[in-house]
Amino acid sequence: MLEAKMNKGKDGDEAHAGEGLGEHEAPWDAPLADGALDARVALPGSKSLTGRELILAALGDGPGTLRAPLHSRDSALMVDALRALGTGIEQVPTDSPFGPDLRITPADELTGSTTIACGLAGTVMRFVPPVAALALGPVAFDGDPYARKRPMRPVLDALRALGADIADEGRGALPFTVHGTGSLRGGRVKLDASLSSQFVSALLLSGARFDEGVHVVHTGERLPSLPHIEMTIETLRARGVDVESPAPGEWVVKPGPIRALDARIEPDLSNAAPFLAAAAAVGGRVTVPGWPSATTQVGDQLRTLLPAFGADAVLAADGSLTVTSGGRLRGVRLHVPEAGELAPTLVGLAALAAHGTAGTDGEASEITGIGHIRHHETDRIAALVAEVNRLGGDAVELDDGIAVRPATLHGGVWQSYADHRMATTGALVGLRVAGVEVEDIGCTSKTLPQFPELWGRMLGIASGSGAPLDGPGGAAASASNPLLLTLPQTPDGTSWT
Ligand SMILES: O=C(O)C1=C[C@@H](OP(=O)(O)O)[C@@H](O)[C@H](O)C1
Ligand SMILES: C=C(OP(=O)(O)O)C(=O)O
Repeated sequence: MLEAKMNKGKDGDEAHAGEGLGEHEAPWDAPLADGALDARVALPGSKSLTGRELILAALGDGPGTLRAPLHSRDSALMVDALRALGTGIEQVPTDSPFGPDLRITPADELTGSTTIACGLAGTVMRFVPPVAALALGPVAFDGDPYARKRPMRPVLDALRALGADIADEGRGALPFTVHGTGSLRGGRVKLDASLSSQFVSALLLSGARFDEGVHVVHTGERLPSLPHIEMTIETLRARGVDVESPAPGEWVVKPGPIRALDARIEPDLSNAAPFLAAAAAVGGRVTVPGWPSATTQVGDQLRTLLPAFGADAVLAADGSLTVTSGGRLRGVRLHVPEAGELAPTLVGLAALAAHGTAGTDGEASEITGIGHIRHHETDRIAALVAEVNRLGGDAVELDDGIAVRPATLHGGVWQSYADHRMATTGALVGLRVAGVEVEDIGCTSKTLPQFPELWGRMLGIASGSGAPLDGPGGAAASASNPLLLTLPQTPDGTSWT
């Protein structure tokens, strides 16, 4: 099972491009937009919320339900991981086009003596080891070839300092084995989270189940993706956990029960990014329904980030976010340490702004504060620069960001590096540049298996029933839309959950 879910690519930086799940498939022809957009695109649940609620439900004090969870490769890996540790997770059928709800029954005692496949999911490789420390017996973790390059040392060392026994042969990365003893002392621990906020979230999520709780002190100079830590705190508080931040970069979780809950998952606002950006790039309007009025999701910042490029964003009283634009993109100077997850989309828009849109000259952009995205699914700074330049662009790597100077783009094969957000950025660029082909569009299954279908329907060109995108409830809520009712297969042919 562990083997079956691994990507089969080679393990090397250069070889990383093209090693995704669909490495042997022909590249996907990115559709060119042939006019202003007018689309309504409903999206499935948030990856980050689904992952957190699964962990907290597994550690909860009774059975609970996740409504409208994400079903994707990352969420399936999280479900498999928690099941391997003894958690009961059952599907509850609904009429949602995005898949069933989940009923979670915590294990009486978490059990080890198992293996966990992390795929390329940061949330699985960081959030599950503290849970494994609470299980009885060894738990071996591994992942895709590139996952072995993603940093783990701060969270492994912190767990050791809190009492865990972890064997990683000094790698500070996958593969490693957590020798769980059924409990963890916990207490105060220093940790440098400048490479990923997930190190902090990992300890906070399980911290209430440690004997002494957990007190995390961040020691690095910068702390990226703060909204994701706020999300962790909010999901803990919703389950009655006592969590405080007594000072910036410091968090205390008191030991105690994690309350079982019926949790409803918000749509994934970061996955909304390429769709809303499409309206900015092409012109016209794209609406995403179900936008929460208050949220910790960083995707909510699209409401201010897309206007920087010249688009308008309006959140209506009915909870739908509409982005409209005349199709002219302005160059931007954005410093977005909180929003690294949105950076690929922003760089895609910057590349189109530099290409020149709506008959105007190209404009330069600089997007900074995102050095940590070198440690995401791939080195996103290097990958974005390489792919923009492959199409004739003029992008350069900065220490903590990317500058894009005016240059006319042309078609070519956009490499995805097994990175869902690289793939969706290639699709975005392809809306305005003829002849862009995206290698391994299938890697979008990491968080949005329906991406190609939803993208096609946004443009009014997908096969299927032809249900109107702006019909009641949006495309994804249309019962006559068979595309969206069928989740693609996982790499090993099992169901996503
Ligand atoms: O906690 C989470 O769910 C996430 C935190 C962020 O990670 P980094 O802090 O590594 O950027 C984000 O980019 C990632 O997509 C999801
Ligand atoms: C960085 C990301 O994912 P992960 O959870 O694997 O870190 C992402 O989805 O942009």
